[in-house]
Amino acid sequence: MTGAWAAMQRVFEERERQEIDEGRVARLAELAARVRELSELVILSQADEMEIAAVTREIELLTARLAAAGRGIPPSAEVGDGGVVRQLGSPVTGLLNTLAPPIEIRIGDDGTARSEFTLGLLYEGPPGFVHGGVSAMILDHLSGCAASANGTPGMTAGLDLRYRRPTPLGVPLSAEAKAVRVDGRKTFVDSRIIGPDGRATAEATAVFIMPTR
Ligand SMILES: CCCCCCCCCCCC(=O)SCCNC(=O)CCNC(=O)[C@H](O)C(C)(C)COP(=O)(O)OP(=O)(O)OC[C@H]1O[C@@H](n2cnc3c(N)ncnc32)[C@H](O)[C@@H]1OP(=O)(O)O
Repeated sequence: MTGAWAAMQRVFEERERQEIDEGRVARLAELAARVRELSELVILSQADEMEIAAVTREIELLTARLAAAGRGIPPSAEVGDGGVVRQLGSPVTGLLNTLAPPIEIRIGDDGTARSEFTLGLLYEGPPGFVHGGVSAMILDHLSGCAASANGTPGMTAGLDLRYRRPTPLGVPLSAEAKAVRVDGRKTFVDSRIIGPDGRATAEATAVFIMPTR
């Protein structure tokens, strides 16, 4: 793994040299939100084949319009208050990533990373419930933020997850993660997703390891 940390640092530094224009980010976030709605309708729409073909052509034209302006590098990953990385392209928290729910994370005074969110149909696994991989992704990321907030960031070396009961779609959920132990380069983080009835639907212990430089 030697060299991976240095490579990541180089990418961080390159991206952090970009100026973030908040007005432009807000417009792009709005675009991403509309594309998320579109994505859900691709699954749900009752449109007939002709209408689907017509809409597809329009989307092609819109994509070509954005592509004409050229491609840059992904928007900056700057570290915000309490160690939360503001990664605009993240698949979990990225406001500009149309695959992301997206989830907003904040760090409490005691170092607990917390979030409240509702997951829609795009994240379905068993009918009516959240896909287990999506729950794992959220707990992995939230735990990573808790490790970072603890001052001991690292890469996920392990994620031991128990699905206690199905996690429902379309209702408010919350999640929390807290670093509970540090052993050399290893940081252990406990986390859980909590359903609307206050009971945990998924619980995990993750190990984060700072790569050797
Ligand atoms: C600013 C950023 C903010 C980030 C905040 C944003 C949040 C992002 C969260 C997302 C995080 C991700 O998804 S990260 C992406 C997914 N993860 C990865 O791709 C990681 C891929 N794996 C690796 O790069 C590597 O395996 C590492 C860096 C994890 C570890 O490699 P290494 O440095 O060579 O360390 P290694 O010798 O293997 O292990 C060190 C010690 O830990 C122990 N160990 C190894 N794995 C485990 C384990 N699962 N559970 C217990 N202990 C373990 C070993 O036995 C050893 O013990 P001893 O001999 O010392 O006793």
